[in-house]
Amino acid sequence: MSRHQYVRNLDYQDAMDEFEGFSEEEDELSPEDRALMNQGVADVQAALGVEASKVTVAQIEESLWHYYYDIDKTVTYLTSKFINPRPKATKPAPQQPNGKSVTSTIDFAPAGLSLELDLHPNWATKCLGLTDDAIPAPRARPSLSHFFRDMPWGNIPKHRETTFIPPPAAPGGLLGGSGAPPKMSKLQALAAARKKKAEEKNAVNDKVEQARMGVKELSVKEPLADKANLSTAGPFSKRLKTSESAAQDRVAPTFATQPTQPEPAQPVEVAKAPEDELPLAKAQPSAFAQSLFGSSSNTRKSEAPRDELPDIQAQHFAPPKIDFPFCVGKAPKPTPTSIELGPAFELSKRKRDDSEGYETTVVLYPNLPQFVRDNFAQPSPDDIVLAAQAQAKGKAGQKTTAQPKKKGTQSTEAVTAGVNELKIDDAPLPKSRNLDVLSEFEKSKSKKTASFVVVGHVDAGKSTMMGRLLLDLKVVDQRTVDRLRKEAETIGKSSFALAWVLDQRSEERSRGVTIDVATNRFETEHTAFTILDAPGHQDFIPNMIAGASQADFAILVIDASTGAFESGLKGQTREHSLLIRSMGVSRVIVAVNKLDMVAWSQERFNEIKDQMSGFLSSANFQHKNIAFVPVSGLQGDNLVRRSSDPAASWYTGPTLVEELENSEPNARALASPLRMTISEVYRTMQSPVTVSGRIDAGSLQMGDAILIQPSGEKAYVKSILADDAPVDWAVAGQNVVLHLSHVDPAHVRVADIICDPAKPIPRADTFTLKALAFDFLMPMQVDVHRGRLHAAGRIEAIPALLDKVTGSVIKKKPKIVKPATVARIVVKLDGLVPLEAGQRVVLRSGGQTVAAGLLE
Ligand SMILES: Nc1nc2c(ncn2[C@@H]2O[C@H](COP(=O)(O)OP(=O)(O)OP(=O)(O)O)[C@@H](O)[C@H]2O)c(=O)[nH]1
Repeated sequence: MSRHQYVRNLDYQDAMDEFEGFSEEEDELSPEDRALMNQGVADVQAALGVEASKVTVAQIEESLWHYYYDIDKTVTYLTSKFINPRPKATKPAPQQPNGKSVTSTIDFAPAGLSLELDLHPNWATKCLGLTDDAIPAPRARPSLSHFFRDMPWGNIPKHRETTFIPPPAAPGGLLGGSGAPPKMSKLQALAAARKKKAEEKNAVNDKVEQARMGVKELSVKEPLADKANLSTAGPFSKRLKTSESAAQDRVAPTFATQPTQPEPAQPVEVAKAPEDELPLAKAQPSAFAQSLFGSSSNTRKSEAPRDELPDIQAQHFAPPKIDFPFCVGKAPKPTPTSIELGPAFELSKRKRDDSEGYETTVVLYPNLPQFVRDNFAQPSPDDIVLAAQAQAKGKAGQKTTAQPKKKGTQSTEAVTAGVNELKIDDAPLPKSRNLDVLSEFEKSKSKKTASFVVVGHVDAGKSTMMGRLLLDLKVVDQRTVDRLRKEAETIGKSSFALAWVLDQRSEERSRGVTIDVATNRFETEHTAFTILDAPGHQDFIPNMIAGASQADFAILVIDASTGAFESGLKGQTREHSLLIRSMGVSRVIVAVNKLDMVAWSQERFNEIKDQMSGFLSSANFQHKNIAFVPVSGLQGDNLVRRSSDPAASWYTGPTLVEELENSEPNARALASPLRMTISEVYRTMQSPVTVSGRIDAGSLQMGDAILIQPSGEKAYVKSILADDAPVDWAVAGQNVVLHLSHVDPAHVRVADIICDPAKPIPRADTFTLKALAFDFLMPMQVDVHRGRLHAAGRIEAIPALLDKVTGSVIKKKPKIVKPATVARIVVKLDGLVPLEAGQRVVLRSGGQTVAAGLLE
């Protein structure tokens, strides 16, 4: 045996074990291994010749293990290590070429800082440009300030240095304050005076116009009620003073019948208090502060007792002029309605204008505590609307909240009971018809359902073939395809028109590759099929895994054109075949495509058939479960109809659709607890939480309570769609859309599992997998893929190597697993994931599939 053969046949597992000294069978080399080792030792000794005596057999054997029996490497190693060991080079202390070390001091003059640097000589030479001679003597501490002397930040003259002047504290503030205007510079004062002048000019005209518009829209229900009320004396006069001064600078909606003139000196009948009693000395609280805390105490002092205030709720003034100085937010839109002021607001100023009748200015001061109380004593606008709606519906007797509630009647118990009744979703629970779904299913005699995934190397023609199939089966019409062809032509991809029937994303169309699994449906006489068109590009293998996890069987598309089959076999033809098998797909139809490009060569077809049969058998597909069909997806030959091309007459077998019909879907776990993997979550008119996916096991019906894992949230099935039609129930194997209720969308994600609340799927962060290795496996980081779920994890342990066929343990605790072998591995995830025995899982690492298998 040559060394190469020797290395190729090497058992990596054993090699790793023994090299690392971990193997329990360390000293028990098999007779075959011992013979190989002896042979290796002899080879090495022969290569070393007379020098062989300088190394022991043990050293040779150890080196051979280390270098995987590579004789050349072993000899090189032994020679350099034991026979002619190189004298150990003593590392000279880092030194300056001229033996000097450089210490430099950088002075930051303005800051008065000095930074001392111990520079490596190379730095001094290369970066600072110091010549060997220029490098100062040790500890010379040369100043580097000269180096920065022309830097503006290094030499700012004192008189140009910036002095930080803190900004003056803002006067007033949110909650009021001194009230004094902010200090202004002369320039600011000048600018402000000019601005004010200009604004005053404009504002007069604007206000007049605004007021006119407002008054036009206002309609007054009743004439002025009681004029005497308008001349309310006493407390209002004080308010008037303060409010007037405050209002002058305020831009507040004002409704007036006359162009606004500077108001004449107040003929206010109500102002009786002496000037010195006016609360002007103290700053007026800001509007915001008043809103929060009510009127300031000095203002309150001047107010009349609440009881004395006139009830202005029922009063209407014509034409009213209302000033809302404390309105925050939108100004009230003038509407043709009466203006009602609740007692929460206090009337502060009224004015009589004889020329225009009564003109009233009302300044509103919210008296917050009272305001709050009274707000709850009166029906809210919502209450009023609800009451009106109820009335309109003729529900006169119905109790509405529009009735004024008596103060203090809301007992603590009532509030508590109300809070207890609060639910996220107050809608009634969906009603269940409590059907016996399994017997309904048996009675239904509906067509059998089957899902198949279309896999294969990139550009093998998967989407084109499915597009053609749908066209020939009249699921899509010719006009649609013609439109797609036109669109494809505009971007120079006319050959992809049929593929666009499935590839509907703009990115897929512009790039000419499938990115995510596309689904579509068609029916034959006996079966309702769901197509899962998977992407072929290796970057999108996780999406292909998601598609394969929902499939009963697969169509493996192979590009028969010259060279394409061969490169596919090294690429995704191989990877997809292994993946689908590991995902539990046992039936595969191999569509040998693009035969039109090789003139329907029977020879080429047979060549591909032979190679693929061997490969698929080695991938554990049974011979009876493999079928081959020569097709042209582009032209539709042998898909739905037999090829009319005379060159293809040699094929007389079934078409692709006939082969699909001959395929039996997997047995459905109808009686098992409900399991449905969510493929999509979205919002619809029917429900804010609509999910789609395939029922993996069990059944469900409308009104069912379900549990969503891993969130553990409960939800209800409001309605079900199967094949876009509403149904009362659905069973395993069906692809359905569920409208859910009583669940927050935040708790529902793609790849979650819907399950029976009585028999929920457990959540786990560690699982044991019986895996087929695609690559070398050892304790390492991996991405775990289960359907659409991706989770980060790590291979924690490899308890055993297993026999591929029987599953019995061949070897315990291997340190490494070779490709194409089966092992039991323990994987630890970073978080909790719904997992249970029987699920199919794929492990990937560094963008490559490294293993796939079944949870134990
Ligand atoms: N001549 C010929 N060309 C074909 C046939 N089938 C597909 N093609 C061409 O092959 C190219 C790729 O076709 P797609 O259907 O996009 O291939 P795909 O396998 O779906 O590609 P991905 O999903 O991105 O991996 C397109 O230009 C098709 O027109 C065929 O039977 N004959």
